[in-house]
Amino acid sequence: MSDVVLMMDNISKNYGPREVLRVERLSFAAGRIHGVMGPSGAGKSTMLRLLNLLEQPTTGRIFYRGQDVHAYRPRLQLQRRMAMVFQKPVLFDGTVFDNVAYGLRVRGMRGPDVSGRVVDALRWMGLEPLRRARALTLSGGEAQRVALARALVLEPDVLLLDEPTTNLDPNNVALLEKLIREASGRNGTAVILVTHNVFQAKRLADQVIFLYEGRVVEEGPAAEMFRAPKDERTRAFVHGEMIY
Ligand SMILES: Nc1ncnc2c1ncn2[C@@H]1O[C@H](COP(=O)(O)OP(=O)(O)OP(=O)(O)O)[C@@H](O)[C@H]1O
Repeated sequence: MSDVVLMMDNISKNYGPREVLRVERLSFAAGRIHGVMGPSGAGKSTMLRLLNLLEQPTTGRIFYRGQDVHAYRPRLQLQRRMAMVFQKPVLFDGTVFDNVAYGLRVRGMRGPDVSGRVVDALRWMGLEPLRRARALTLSGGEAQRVALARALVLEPDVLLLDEPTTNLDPNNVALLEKLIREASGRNGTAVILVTHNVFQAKRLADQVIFLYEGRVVEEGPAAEMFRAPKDERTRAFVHGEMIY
């Protein structure tokens, strides 16, 4: 795959003596949505933290566009090519505009460059009427769109989403999913979406990784995996028979 942005190679992650994740090899490609599915405790969030370079693997290597991230300098520059959205939007007590502008200002951008990009992102997310609203007064759906705007305004190479719609009502889920789909198409962003919602993975993912007890049990094109899962555990999960 020539458009591989991130690759995990022979990764393991231990907390104390316990191995919570083992990945032989996984690639994440530009312009694709990679769904990471699995029951609670399977290692999904751990995988995101490793990919986001928030944590180091115990063994193995992660490559960003073919370069070992461990040797990549400056590391901050690499981290800034990635953006993450969490289950609960992390916003500060300022206006919607300031929340979205924050990452650009941290990167040294000023004046009209900031406002142009922020306004574009707000328009895209349907948030322009709320640009002067205080972020902490927003509804759950609006707040999550601000969190997404804050990530996408950076035009990241990699967008990491950790259960981004869990707390939302169906209308907001549909809206967020539409925006996530657009995000992967716009700037060739590689989207890595952690979800334990099989239906969401079906609706959004091009590729699916199924994790179970820290192992990649199955991975491949979403359509194939949902139509004919090869592993019994994937099949049970996909058919809603796995209790977790
Ligand atoms: N900092 C930590 N210290 C010790 N154990 C941890 C730590 N972080 C995660 N774990 C353990 O690693 C395993 C994987 O956790 P992780 O959060 O990655 O799972 P998950 O698939 O994201 O689960 P969920 O869907 O419930 O969020 C769990 O058993 C968890 O208890």
